[in-house]
Amino acid sequence: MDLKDIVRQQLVEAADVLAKFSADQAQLNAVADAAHLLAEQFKAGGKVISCGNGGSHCDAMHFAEELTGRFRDNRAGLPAIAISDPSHLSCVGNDYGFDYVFSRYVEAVGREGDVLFGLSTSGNSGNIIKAVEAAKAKGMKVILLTGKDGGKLAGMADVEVRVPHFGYADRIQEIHIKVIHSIILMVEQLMAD
Ligand SMILES: O=C(CO)[C@@H](O)[C@H](O)[C@H](O)[C@H](O)COP(=O)(O)O
Ligand SMILES: [Zn+2]
Repeated sequence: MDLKDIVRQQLVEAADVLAKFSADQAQLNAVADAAHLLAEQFKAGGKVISCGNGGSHCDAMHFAEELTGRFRDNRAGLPAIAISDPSHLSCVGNDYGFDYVFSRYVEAVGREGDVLFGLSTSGNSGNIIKAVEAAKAKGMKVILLTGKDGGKLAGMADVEVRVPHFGYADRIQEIHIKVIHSIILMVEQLMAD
């Protein structure tokens, strides 16, 4: 097979998933709702704590650094932390189990009025489920980016943005990163209002 055919096939499939998501009014509303919720909590003095596994871990970090650092233009930093300290992850994974690596951090650092921003393409990662439970127990708001049918995380968030693609995780992650960038763009506008 010509490798270029693989590239073309990947791009065509990605464009199809993107076109379907762009036409899904309920999901576009959810993305806007996520931005409103974040801006509201920031204005009230809250912060956001993000988490995910594998590629979604990188997306959680990408999201947080564009808030504390920079997205497109200069502006004040916004309070965001991705749960990504390797010493924390190895300690809690080793001593309590990997299901607790995010919830333990939420228990330690989360406060009422903060937001948990979790990503899971399957919606079934045990450590994200436990993080949501810990966030709710703290009185935090929860935004989730999920995929497929939302898995076990379906219905657990204040705002869930779901990519209803039932293939591999990478196609879902590609939409998640577009959602992340859109949310940050909207949050910046809302914070300037
Ligand atoms: O990046 C990818 C696949 O594109 C993988 O690393 C993927 O993120 C990992 O398998 C994750 O552990 C999957 O977790 P989740 O999205 O189901 O919560
Ligand atoms: Zn990946």
